[in-house]
Amino acid sequence: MMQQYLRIKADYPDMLLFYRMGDFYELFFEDAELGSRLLGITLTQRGSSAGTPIKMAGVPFHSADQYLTKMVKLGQSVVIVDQVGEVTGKGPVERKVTRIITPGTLTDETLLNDKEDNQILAIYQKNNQCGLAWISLSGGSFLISECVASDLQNQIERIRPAEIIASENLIKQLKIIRPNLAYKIIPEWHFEYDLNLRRLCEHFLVNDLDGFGISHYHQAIISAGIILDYAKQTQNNQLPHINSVIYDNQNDYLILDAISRKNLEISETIRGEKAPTLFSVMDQCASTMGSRLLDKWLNNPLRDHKEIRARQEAVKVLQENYNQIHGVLKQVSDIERISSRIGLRTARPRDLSGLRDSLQLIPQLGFIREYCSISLIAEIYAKFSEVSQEIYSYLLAAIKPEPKLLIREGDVINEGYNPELDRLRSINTDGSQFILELEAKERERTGIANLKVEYNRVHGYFIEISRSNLDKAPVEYRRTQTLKNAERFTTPELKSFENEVLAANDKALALEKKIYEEILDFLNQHLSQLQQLADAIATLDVLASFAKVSLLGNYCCPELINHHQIRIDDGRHPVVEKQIDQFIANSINVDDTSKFLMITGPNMGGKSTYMRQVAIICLLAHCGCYVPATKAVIGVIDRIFTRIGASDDLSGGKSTFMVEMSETANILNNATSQSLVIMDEVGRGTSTFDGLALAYAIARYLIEKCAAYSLFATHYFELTDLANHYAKVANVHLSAVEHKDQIVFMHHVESGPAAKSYGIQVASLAGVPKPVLATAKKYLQHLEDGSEKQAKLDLFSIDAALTDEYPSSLSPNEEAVLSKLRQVDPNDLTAKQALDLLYELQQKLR
Ligand SMILES: Nc1ncnc2c1ncn2[C@@H]1O[C@H](COP(=O)(O)OP(=O)(O)OP(=O)(O)O)[C@@H](O)[C@H]1O
Repeated sequence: MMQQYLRIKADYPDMLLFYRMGDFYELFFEDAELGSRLLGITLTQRGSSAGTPIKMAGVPFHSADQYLTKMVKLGQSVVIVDQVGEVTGKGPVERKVTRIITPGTLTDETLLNDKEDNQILAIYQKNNQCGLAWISLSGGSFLISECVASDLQNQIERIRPAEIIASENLIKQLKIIRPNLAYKIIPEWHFEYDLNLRRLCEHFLVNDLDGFGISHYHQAIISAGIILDYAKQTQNNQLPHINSVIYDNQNDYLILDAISRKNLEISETIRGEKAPTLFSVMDQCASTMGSRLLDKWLNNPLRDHKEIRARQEAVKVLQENYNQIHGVLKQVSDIERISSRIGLRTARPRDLSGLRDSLQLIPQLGFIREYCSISLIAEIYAKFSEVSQEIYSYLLAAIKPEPKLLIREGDVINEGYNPELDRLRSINTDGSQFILELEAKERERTGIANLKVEYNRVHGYFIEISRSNLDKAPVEYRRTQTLKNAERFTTPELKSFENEVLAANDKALALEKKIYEEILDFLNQHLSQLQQLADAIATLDVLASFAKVSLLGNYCCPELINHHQIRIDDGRHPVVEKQIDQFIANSINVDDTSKFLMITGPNMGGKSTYMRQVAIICLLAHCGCYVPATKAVIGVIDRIFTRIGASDDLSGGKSTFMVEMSETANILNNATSQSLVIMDEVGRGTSTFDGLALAYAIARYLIEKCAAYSLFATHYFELTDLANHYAKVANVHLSAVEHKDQIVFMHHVESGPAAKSYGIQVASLAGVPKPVLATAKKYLQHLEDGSEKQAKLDLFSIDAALTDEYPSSLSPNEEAVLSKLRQVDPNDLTAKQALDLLYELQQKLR
C-alpha cells in the first residue's frame, strides 16, 4: 500500500495528499506533519519506511469538507485519492486521484463564499507584454486579456483571483507584492503557443479561434490553454460548462488602478474588512448570483454611455416593483453554481431539487414583460422564456420533492419515474407488511405476546424474545445475539426474506445512481440554457437592487454627456452617510473653464470624504446606477486616479514617502484630460519645504500638462495662490467655526481658501495632553510672528526664491538676542553689567 501511496504522491510533490483508507483520509510523512500543524489533528506513527517510522495523521471522511475548507483558506492545495476498486483481500485496493482542490478551482458549495466569485488566473509574460486568462469554475466563465507588464498589478487587482498560475520567475516577482495569494508554478516549456492553441481548439471543437474573435491575442491564448488544462486536471473532468471564451477589453471599462480600488473601498475597506464598503451598502440583492454580479459591475464600471443608459432605463422602471422581484428571487437557488456542478458532474440531489423549484418560480417574474420596451429587460425576459418547460417537467418527474442529501443514500428518484426501481423498492415496502404479518403469526404460534420482529443495520432482521419467555421459544429458532433482558433469533424464513430485501436494496441503490447519471446527462445537454437563465436572474437582481437603493436613498439618475464636465448638486458619500447621523451634502461643478479644485480646510473638516464622494458618484454613474445627489451631469471620463493617505509598503521595499511619490508618478505619467484625479495632501511625507515645492510642481503639471479634472486637497496655504495665476484653478474650502478654543466642523464646501488649519484644536479633540498643546500653541504663535515679518515664500518668483537666503526658523527677537550674545565678550563685563544684560535679553524673549 505504501508503494501505491508513494507512486501517486510522486506526481503531486507540492500538494497535500488525502489518501482514503476505510473511513478516514490519511496523510503521511511530511504531509502528516504539515496537516497536523495546520489542522490541529493528532500526529501518530505506524510501521516504518527505510528504517524510520511512518508519520500519519487522519481525518474522518464524512467530515473531510470542514478540514478541506480550512486547508484551502490557508492557501494549500489538496489531492483527494479515493478507493475505486473492490476489496479483494489480495494486495491493496485500487485507488485513484478523484479530485484536486486548489484555492482557485473550488466548486463545492461548502468550500465557496456565496457572494464572491472564485477565479483562477494564468499569466504569461513575454518581454513587456502579458497574456492573462481567468476561469471561474463555479461560475462557468472564461475570459482572456492582454496588458503591458507595468499594468499587470492593476489587472490582478481588477480580476482578484484566488490563485495565480505562472512560471517560476514571474511568481517570484508577484510574491513580493502579493505574498498571501496562492500560486502554482508551471514549467516554462508549457507556455508554448501551438500546444495551447491546440488545447483550446480541441476543447471548443473548432479549427481555429476566429469564431471567438481572439486569434491575434497570442500571449493570452497561451495563458488560456494553460489554465484550461490545469482546471481540467484538477476537476478530472472535461468542463463542458466552459463553453466559450471572451476577450475582456479593458477599453470597455473605466480604468481604476490597484491603489484607487483600495482607496475607494469598493469591495474591501482599506483595512481589508468586508464592510462598510461601497459593495456592502449597494448590495440589496436577493440572490447570491446577484451579489456576485454586483461585485463585478462595481469593479468594472462601463465607459460606453449607451450601455450605461440601458441599465439606467431598467433601474427606472424597476423602481415600481423591485419588491416583487426580490420576493421571488430570494427563493431561487444558485442556478449559476448548480449549472457548473452539473457540468462537473458533482451536483448533489438537493442541487437538482433546488433547480427544479427555482424553475417553477420563474413564471412569477413574467410580469416584467410589460417593460420589454426597455432593451435590457427584453433581453432578460427572452432568456426566461427560453428555458423550456422541458427541464422543469423532467426534474419534477424524476426527483423526489425532498430528496436525500447524497445519492448513495437513495431516496432521490421519484416514485413512478422508473418501473424497475419501483418494483425493487416495493420489495422493501411490502417487506414491512411481511414483517408485521410474521410477527403476528409467531406471536400466535408461540403464545409470546411481546415477541418482536425488528431490523437494525448491524444485525439485520431478527426475532426478539424477552428473557422471561425464553422457555417458549420454538426449537427451530436460531440464537444470534444475547442481550441483558432478551435473546434474538432468526429463522430460515426470516433469513431468506432478509437476503431478498438486502439484494433488492442494493439493486435499487445501484439503479438510482444510474438514473441519476442519466439525469445529469440530460441536464448537460441544456447547460448553456441554464447558464443564460442564471445570467438573466443575476442581472435582474442587480438592477432591482440598484432600483431599491436609488429609491430608498433618494438617489438621482445621472445625465451622461459627451463633453468635459462633472457637475454634482448636493452630492453625498453613500457609505459615510450611512455611518453618521447627519451628512452634509456638497456640490461640485468642474469643466474645461474650471477644472482644478484646490481644497483647503481643517483636519477632520471633510476634505477626503468630499473628494472620494465625487469619485464614487462618478463610478456609480458608470455602473448604470443612480447616484446620491439631487442632480448629476457626468462628462466623458476614462480613468479615476487617487492618491490618498500614506502607508508603508515595507514588503515591497518602499517607505511612506516613496509610495506617495511612485503613486504620484503613475498619475502624472498617465492622467489625460478625461481623467479624474484625486490628490490628498501630496507632499506631506517629507520636510515642509520639499513637500511644498513638490506639491506646487505636481499641481502645475496636472493643470498644464494633464489638464485632468483634479481635486487637490492640501494644508499648504501657499498653493491657494495658484488660483491667481491660472483661470482653471478654483479655491474651495471645508468650513469650520471656532468657538472659544473649540472648533466646530461644518463639513460644508465653500468657495475661496480656508483661513487656517486648526491642527492644534483637532489635536485637542483627539486627547493630546494639555502641556503638549500649550507648547505647540506657543511655538505656533512664535512661528506666525516670525513669518509675518519674513517675506512670504513666493512660489511664483522662483528666481527670487532661489537667490533669497534660506529663511530662518527663528523669530527676529530671537535673532537679535543671538546676535547680541555673539557680539559681547564676557571678560569685558562686570558682574553687575552681566546681570543687567541677562535681564535685557530675557525681556526681549518675553
Ligand atoms: N459632508 C459631511 N457631512 C458630515 N460629516 C462629514 C462630512 N464629511 C466628513 N464628515 C465627517 O468628518 C470626518 C473626517 O472627514 P475627512 O477624513 O474627510 O476629513 P479631512 O478633512 O480629510 O481630514 P484630514 O485633513 O485630517 O485628513 C469623517 O470621518 C466624517 O465622520
